[in-house]
Amino acid sequence: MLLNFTKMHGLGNDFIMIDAVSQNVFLTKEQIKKLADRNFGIGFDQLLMVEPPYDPDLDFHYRIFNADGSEVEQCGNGARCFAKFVRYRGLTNKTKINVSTKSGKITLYVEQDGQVTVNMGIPQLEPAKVPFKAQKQEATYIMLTEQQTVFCGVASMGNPHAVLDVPDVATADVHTLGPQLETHERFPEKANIGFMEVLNQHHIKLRVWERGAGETLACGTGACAAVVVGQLQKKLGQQVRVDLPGGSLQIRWNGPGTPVKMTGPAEHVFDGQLSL
Ligand SMILES: N[C@H](CCC[C@H](N)C(=O)O)C(=O)O
Repeated sequence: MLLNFTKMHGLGNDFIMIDAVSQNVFLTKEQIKKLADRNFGIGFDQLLMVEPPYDPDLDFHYRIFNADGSEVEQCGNGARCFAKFVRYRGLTNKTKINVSTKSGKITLYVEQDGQVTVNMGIPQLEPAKVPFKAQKQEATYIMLTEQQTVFCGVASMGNPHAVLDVPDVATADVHTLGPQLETHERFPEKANIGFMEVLNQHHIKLRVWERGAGETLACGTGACAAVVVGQLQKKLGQQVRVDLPGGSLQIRWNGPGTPVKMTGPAEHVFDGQLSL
């Protein structure tokens, strides 16, 4: 069976996009993991499967799978690539697209300049809804070992995030602390771990160790979660430029109970065919 796919990226966070509207597709977790492999497969951080809508008010549904084959609730860079992909494939000519994912409904806007703005919905701030097993309400922290206590903020953008403040992202211990916190028992669904350097109230640098994918060049939901946590810590304003290793996103949030808006690019790389 031949399967058409498209390789895309959002600031270097790279995806395989699969049109499961005009193709009949079923991939096992093992097949996804193999396709994700950058030596034995195509290579990607996440695979997005675009399906017909579950709800007549929506245009599409899409499913998100990490490189480890796990299916997840939301993907910010993937959302922008989704919007460009469905227009590129001729599945729609809309510039305002309503879609559902495992975490719910979001609305995307393809701008004149080719960038995409996504209404990422209202972040969940209650630890139990992230989910995170908080031990004390006044401080969200995680005891890693007897010697080391790591302090962080937590938020859900549909998917779970922890955000640590660091003095310098370049020297942050992303590849040690990232996997330790990703799989820490206090995160029953695991978590994406952001390392945030606040430059000023409208500008941060961020690196993200992603659940199920490791450190990526950019993480859209991670950028949203970092701005949310930074605002709650009174360190950030309502409009923030987030510089990730792969490039910059514009994030806007007006505070608890309001949605997070994200604007950034989404690029087509190549089309391919898979024989399964
Ligand atoms: N690794 C994430 C999914 C992809 C998120 C990221 N690529 C983004 O742009 O938001 C998770 O397991 O929740």
